[in-house]
Amino acid sequence: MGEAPAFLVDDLQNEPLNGFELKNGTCKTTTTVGDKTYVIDGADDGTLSIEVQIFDRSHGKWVHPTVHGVKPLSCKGHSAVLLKDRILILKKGSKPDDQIWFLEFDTQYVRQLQNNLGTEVVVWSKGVTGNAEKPIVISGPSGVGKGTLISMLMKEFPSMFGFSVSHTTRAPRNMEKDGVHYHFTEKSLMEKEIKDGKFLEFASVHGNLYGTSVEAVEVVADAGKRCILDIDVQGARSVRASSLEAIFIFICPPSMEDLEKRLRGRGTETEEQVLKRLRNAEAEIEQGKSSKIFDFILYNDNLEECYEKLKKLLGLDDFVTASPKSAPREIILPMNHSLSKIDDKIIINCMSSELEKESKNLIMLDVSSLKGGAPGRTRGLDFQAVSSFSDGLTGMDQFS
Ligand SMILES: Nc1ncnc2c1ncn2[C@@H]1O[C@H](COP(=O)(O)OP(=O)(O)OP(=O)(O)O)[C@@H](O)[C@H]1O
Ligand SMILES: Nc1nc2c(ncn2[C@@H]2O[C@H](COP(=O)(O)O)[C@@H](O)[C@H]2O)c(=O)[nH]1
Repeated sequence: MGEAPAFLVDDLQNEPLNGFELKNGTCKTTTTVGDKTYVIDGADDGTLSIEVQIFDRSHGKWVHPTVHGVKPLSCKGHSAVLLKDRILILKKGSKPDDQIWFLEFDTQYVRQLQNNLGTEVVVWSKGVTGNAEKPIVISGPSGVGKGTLISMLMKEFPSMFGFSVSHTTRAPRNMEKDGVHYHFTEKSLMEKEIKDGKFLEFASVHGNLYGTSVEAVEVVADAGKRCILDIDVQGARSVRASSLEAIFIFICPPSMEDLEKRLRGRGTETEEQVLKRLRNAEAEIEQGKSSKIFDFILYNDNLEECYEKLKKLLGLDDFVTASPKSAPREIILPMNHSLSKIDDKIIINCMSSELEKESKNLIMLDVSSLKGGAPGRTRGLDFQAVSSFSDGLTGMDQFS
């Protein structure tokens, strides 16, 4: 997005109305919060994604924010509504799973990034209807059996869980496949991608770089599955500090001797690596047990018993069949709509066509139960449709 033209700056100095598409055919909306006006440019003019600039009205200056999260693709137009700490973007003429986005500018996650980076930060997240189950973060020392437990879970409930495929700079083991067990990558490339904001978390573990990309979590959510992350304690701490709401489980070995036996028994590490992993394990176990990161600690002594406990805490112990949940009904927002906001309800006034202005449909978007999901997802949207406004309010349809 290039520098904005002078007429736009004049408009912005005069405190533009929130959420309105500017009348110069540029697909830009402006949303003002205090001294800052967020100019969101969705133009479908060759730029691939919706871009953001901030106009600082107190200094009369443009600010180019650091943008995290996957950006929404550009579209034929959009509407913007200011919520407390984020801007709701409704893309016009987009597919149902691509029409609701949030630009976070003052969430806890954004403030944390701003502190770390010392720059203005905004974060994109995609709006998801309903209350999808929280992702599961599983941590524990190397060799404790995290991967074994996760494999058991995914084998028994294939349609329910999806694995977050991490990036790593370590070399693949014999049976490991790129893109399945890990995305094997190079240090310089991964460092660049971390700088570009592609990672939800990353850490140096046992001498190599590991990280969870935003995309790795999104792919699982897009498939309608509950995401499982197998990450070390540092990674779990970063995810805990982000606004991705997850369940955190720490897997503990019965003893250091058992851990050593398992690690050696697996036969995948050199002697030097085994010793390094065992040294690191002591600190990890101490942190896992004492820190406030984890919601549950499970001892993996007998594998079957530990697996049953894991299923129990995930509410799967008396699960008969892993039937997929019914998918939310889809709503397509028409190109031609107007918006109003009453408390936590966004009223989308849809006009089916220019000729049928009188037969309006109302869609109500309830944002009262938005849950953290950044970067990547903001869950908890709830749609209600009123089928025919012209006929009076004829009953509500739930769409979440
Ligand atoms: N309860 C158990 N009792 C005995 N052996 C076990 C138990 N759980 C797992 N194992 C074995 O321990 C070895 C290590 O398990 P696994 O690879 O799942 O560990 P991990 O925690 O995923 O390790 P890493 O963090 O290095 O990926 C495997 O050979 C596995 O079969
Ligand atoms: N912080 C992160 N830690 C990760 C990630 N993926 C894996 N891991 C952890 O690394 C160690 C070693 O794994 P290994 O496959 O080399 O044995 C283990 O504790 C994993 O949990 C990640 O994306 N981020």
